[in-house]
Amino acid sequence: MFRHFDRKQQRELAGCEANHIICAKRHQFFFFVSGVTFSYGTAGFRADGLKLSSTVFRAGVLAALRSLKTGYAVGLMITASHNPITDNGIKIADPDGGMMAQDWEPFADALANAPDPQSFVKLVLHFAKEENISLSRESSAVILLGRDTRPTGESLLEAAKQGIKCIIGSVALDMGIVTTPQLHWMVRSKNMGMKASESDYFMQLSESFRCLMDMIPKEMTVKGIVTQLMVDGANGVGGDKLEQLKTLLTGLQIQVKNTSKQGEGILNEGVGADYVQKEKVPPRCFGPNDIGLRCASLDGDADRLVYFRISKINSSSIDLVDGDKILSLFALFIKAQLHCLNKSESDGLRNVLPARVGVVQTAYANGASTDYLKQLGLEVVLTPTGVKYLHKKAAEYDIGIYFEANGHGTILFSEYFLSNLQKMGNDLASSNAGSEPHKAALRLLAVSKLINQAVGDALSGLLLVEVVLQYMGWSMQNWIELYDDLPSRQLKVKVADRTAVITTNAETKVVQPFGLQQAIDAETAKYHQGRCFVRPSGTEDIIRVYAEAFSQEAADSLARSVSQHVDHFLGFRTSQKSD
Ligand SMILES: CC(=O)N[C@H]1[C@@H](OP(=O)(O)O)O[C@H](CO)[C@@H](O)[C@@H]1O
Ligand SMILES: [Mg+2]
Repeated sequence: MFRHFDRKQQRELAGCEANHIICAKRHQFFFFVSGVTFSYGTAGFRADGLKLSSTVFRAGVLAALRSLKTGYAVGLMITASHNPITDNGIKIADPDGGMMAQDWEPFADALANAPDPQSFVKLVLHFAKEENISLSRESSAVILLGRDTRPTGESLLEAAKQGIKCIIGSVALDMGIVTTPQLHWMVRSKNMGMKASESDYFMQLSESFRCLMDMIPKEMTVKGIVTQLMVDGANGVGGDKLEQLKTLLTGLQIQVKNTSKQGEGILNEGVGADYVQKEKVPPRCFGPNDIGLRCASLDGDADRLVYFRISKINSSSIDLVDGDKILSLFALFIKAQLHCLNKSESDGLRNVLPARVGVVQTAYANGASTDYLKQLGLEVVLTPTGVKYLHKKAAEYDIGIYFEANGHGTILFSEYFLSNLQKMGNDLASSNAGSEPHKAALRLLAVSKLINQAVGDALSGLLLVEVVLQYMGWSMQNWIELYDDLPSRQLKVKVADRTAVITTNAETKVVQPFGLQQAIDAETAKYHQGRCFVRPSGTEDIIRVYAEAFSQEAADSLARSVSQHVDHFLGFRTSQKSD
């Protein structure tokens, strides 16, 4: 049942008794932002943080309904990730810790754009009826709230609480300032009946890290692989949390720069994984003193991770190790462990653990990485951009490894595979304890605890990278040389209406406007190893152009000429002309 709407509406809403009604006023948080159409997009609602309180209030109602519908706790995270500090955003985590089910997005959009409280209430009533959601006093929703370090976060969190309160009996649990993956992890753990606090998160990560480090082969430990790591915290929440986590780790010396607590820099300004990956330059506070060191960069809410090394020749350029190379490193490690498990066959034991391994990428994955993964014999699938698509696809495998080139990704293990692995581990413990197959089973089990099963997580990803490099005895150089990235270029084109671009085939082909794809094909054909696609961004009001070719000049030139075509087909000049 609802508070904050007039009595008649409330009676209509829940068919409830008059004495359940608490407040009859129009809610202070309900206002309409004219000229803005909110869309749930690639990763929730995003806008200028000062314009978002009504949207967040409405998302609070949405989250409560989602919890009522599923019967489990859901999450509500206030963040705009790698975007400027003045932006903010909101997204909802489903009970399994993943993104909100896509079939609720149209309802989310309708709620966010309702012009007045009456139509808002009407929408909620109608949807609740359609979805069979009971708004009675007996049912109660549980919502875990989190926010990043943005200054607008605190007041937006209050707006979310007010929205949640509109559904009587709802409980909002404020988890404070957390990384996005921490909140998703907490939702998942809580619903699985496991410990779900921040210290439980740190404990699970540090214990599984220790377990994996303890099983590093002796010959690798004597190799003396560098254990020093420099991390750029994007002046955000991730650096602060890593400072806490690192006190629980042994065998790794982490130095964090650009934490929000250091108080010098601005969130995501000249720092962070998105900046490093797109600009291919070192973040602020990294310079000649860091040349040759292994460095990592997190984004503003710590769900993305990239590695880099500052070049010896020119300290303002870097060797980038992006999400594709992190994925490749993980894929090699998983493959090696599965191979070890199968060694039990030669010992006369039956191979009891066939595993279907899938690798999921988007069209932004560097072509060289896709070739490399296919050469490893792995099944590689492309999905549209946005982790909600990659995650869903990866969940179809026994082991699904997914990464966006920008560094968002994780490894998913199916429950079925994990329970078989656990059984096999137990069998090996009694028949062949300490053997390579036994260790491989233990390693895979530890990886499933270390790497976030809910969503891509820079902190858990970073720990797994460090373990795998130690396990392989690899330097940064070995990793960089895994394959050579094809030169690429990404550009943004501002157009009159980005929704005019409709794509297909995992966003690699344009269907509308007619003729644009032909123009892209004609340009691409001019370049050796050329590949190019365009798509409307889900988080910014622009069209993105991605181009790849045999040389940097060629990739730049292909991206530029295709941008001109996009501008010609869709730019402001075109729309003015057609007006
Ligand atoms: C090319 C690119 O990096 N796109 C990003 C970006 O989405 P766009 O829809 O491209 O704006 O933000 C998403 C959310 O963080 C992320 O999932 C995605 O990979
Ligand atoms: Mg992010």
